[in-house]
Amino acid sequence: MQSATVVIDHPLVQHKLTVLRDRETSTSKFRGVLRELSLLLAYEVTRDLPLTSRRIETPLEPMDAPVLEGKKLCFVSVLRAGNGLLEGMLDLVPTARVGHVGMYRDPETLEPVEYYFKVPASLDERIVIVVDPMLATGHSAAGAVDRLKQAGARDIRFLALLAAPEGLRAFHSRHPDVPVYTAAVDRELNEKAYILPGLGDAGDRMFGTK
Ligand SMILES: O=P(O)(O)OC[C@H]1O[C@H](OP(=O)(O)OP(=O)(O)O)[C@H](O)[C@@H]1O
Ligand SMILES: O=c1cc[nH]c(=O)[nH]1
Ligand SMILES: [Mg+2]
Repeated sequence: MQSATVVIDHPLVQHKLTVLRDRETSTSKFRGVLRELSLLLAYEVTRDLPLTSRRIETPLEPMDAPVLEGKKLCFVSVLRAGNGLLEGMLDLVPTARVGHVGMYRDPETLEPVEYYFKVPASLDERIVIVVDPMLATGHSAAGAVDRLKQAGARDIRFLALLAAPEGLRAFHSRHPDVPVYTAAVDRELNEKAYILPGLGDAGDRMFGTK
């Protein structure tokens, strides 16, 4: 099966990512720019959605016009930082269904701890786009995708703002069928498994905790 990382190198994406990385960026600015950025990322991650056609009438004549095929998309936010990406995605696709996977990374073991799971019905018939700004060791991403597959999801893509090479390797080896879309693949993880150069702790930066 395919194992792909797609880097979204659009200049607007890269510029806004720099604003987020900058330690001087305030919490409110971080949230605002992340929302703008997630709209652009959503545009790229949905670029190859399948289309079908529907018969309509323009004011001048009938036509077979393109419309999205299949059931409504499902976005899944990996709480809590995933919510920062989710809002902009919903601006672009307001009809999407939304699932939530509550998960935090244990700072000692670096393993994800799940505390919540709620997803829409018929996951097997939907394209599922999982969103979490950070893919560091990849354990949280892989754990969230494990759970979604158990719940029936078959056609999954993962959207992360930033990813580390180690985490991508780990994720792709567990889920070779799930492409990862990201704005940047950074250099490495530090001794606490934070992404370098990164942007710090995404949840803390967007919610002003810590
Ligand atoms: O790839 P990993 O090494 O698993 O790390 C990435 C995870 O860490 C962050 O969440 P965090 O645990 O800080 O939870 P939060 O979103 O509640 O802040 C991030 O949003 C990912 O979910
Ligand atoms: O760099 C990192 C790694 C994990 N989680 C974050 O929020 N940032
Ligand atoms: Mg956090």
